[in-house]
Amino acid sequence: MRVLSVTSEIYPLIKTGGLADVAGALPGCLAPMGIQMRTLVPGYPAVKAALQNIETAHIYPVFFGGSAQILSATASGLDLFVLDAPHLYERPGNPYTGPDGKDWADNAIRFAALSRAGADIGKGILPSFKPEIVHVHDWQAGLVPAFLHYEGGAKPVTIVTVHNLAFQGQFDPALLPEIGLPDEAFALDGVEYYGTIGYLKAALQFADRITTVSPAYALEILQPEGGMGLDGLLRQRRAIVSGILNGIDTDVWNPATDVNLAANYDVRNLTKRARNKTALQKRLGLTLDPMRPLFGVVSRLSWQKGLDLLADVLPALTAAGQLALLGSGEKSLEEQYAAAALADPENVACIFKYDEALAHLIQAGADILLVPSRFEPCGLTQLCALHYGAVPLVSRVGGLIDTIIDANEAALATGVATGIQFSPVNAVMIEAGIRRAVGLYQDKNTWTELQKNGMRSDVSWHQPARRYAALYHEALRLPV
Ligand SMILES: Nc1ncnc2c1ncn2[C@@H]1O[C@H](COP(=O)(O)OP(=O)(O)O[C@H]2O[C@H](CO)[C@@H](O)[C@H](O)[C@H]2O)[C@@H](O)[C@H]1O
Repeated sequence: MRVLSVTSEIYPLIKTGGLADVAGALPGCLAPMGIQMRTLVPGYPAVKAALQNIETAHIYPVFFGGSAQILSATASGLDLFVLDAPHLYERPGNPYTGPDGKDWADNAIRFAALSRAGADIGKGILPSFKPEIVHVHDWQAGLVPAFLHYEGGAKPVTIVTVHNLAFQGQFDPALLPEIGLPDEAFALDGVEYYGTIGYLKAALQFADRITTVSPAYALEILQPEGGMGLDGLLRQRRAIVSGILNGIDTDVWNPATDVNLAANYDVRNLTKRARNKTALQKRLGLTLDPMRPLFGVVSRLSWQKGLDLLADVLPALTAAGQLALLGSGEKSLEEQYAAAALADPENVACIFKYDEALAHLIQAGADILLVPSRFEPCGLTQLCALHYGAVPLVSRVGGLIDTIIDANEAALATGVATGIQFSPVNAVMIEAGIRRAVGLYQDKNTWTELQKNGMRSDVSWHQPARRYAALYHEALRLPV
């Protein structure tokens, strides 16, 4: 089976969040099941710099304001199609924002172009790769199903995966002709979305299957509270909505072999893990204290992640323990955490950048990994934490519900608990969760059991890959 994946990010070439991890992992984990997945990505500078075995697969003399080509290439073991359109993608820095931190003014065109190329490959423009399925990710690839719908004729099955319903890609309706959609598309049962062109809406309207990245989030987005304006449409199409959990790459994330750690360990020699806590405390200038519970955070700094609420209860956290936070994003949050670190450097350390190696050391050195998200489609950091023996302390939302088993009395009695959940998501309950975590941490036998249960959980892509394969087969049998 041939599947074209269309995404604006792919690990390890270009990443701003978890989407890249998933897009990067899927092809490799589907290959053993006979699924040949090739991925179409924009030709950002970082992508082009990594390419090998480059061939021109298709030339567009005129394409959204410049000339462009589709390159066939490989990079880091990935089979790629790269939309090489320098007038759209050859820009420094972040894929979505300019040096001033604002969205590129032509994002509507940049991602209409990505979708256009995806739709063209879907329709068989490349003789060497005619996909049966086009699997698109998030709003950036959301117009693929719409282009295929309005053009009619033979088309592949389309599947959209929503990694985050909060990012919807809404643009000026005046752009409709430039994007290449017919006037009739600007309708309630088309791409119109609250007076704008909605790229994610378009995908949800026209894709043959809709998935999101956990079963719990798949239910949450059907409700007005979690649907972010799209719940009505999702309810209408609920028969084709499902949730498939993410996994993590257990070769990249393996505490037994991870070169970023001070000491490697596994579930059978967990005592060695302590050396990573010391190394982390040393590196971040925290007081060296093996007994003090060390909380870790690895996250984008955004409203979604609930870190403003955590900031409000830092005194309760530092009364009992320490915080190592790695993240970047909203400036106001960075300022808040920078002030907290300045006020109590022995207990609070905050690093505001993207640092893959430090993320690994935090997972190996922290006792507790905090994820206080307001909503969380799946979440990857709590999966890494489970695998690394950092006990996750998470809000009871989305994928955090599906991946963590709360250490309640029943779960402790049956020996299945892997973490701590709190609900609802507010400062009072985060503080209560912190107190519960500290209490459990002081009971060494219970704590070790939580760590070991987590490390034995299957967080790999093994099961998720089987579910995607089953979905592909089901969708091919029964196109809607
Ligand atoms: N400063 C930093 N330095 C180094 N690494 C950092 C970092 N900040 C974040 N990361 C890494 O980036 C990734 C973030 O993935 P998440 O799934 O946790 O959240 P995100 O909201 O970006 O993803 C969205 O898409 C994914 C994928 O589907 C969903 O799991 C999620 O719920 C949804 O919000 C993780 O691999 C994490 O380790």
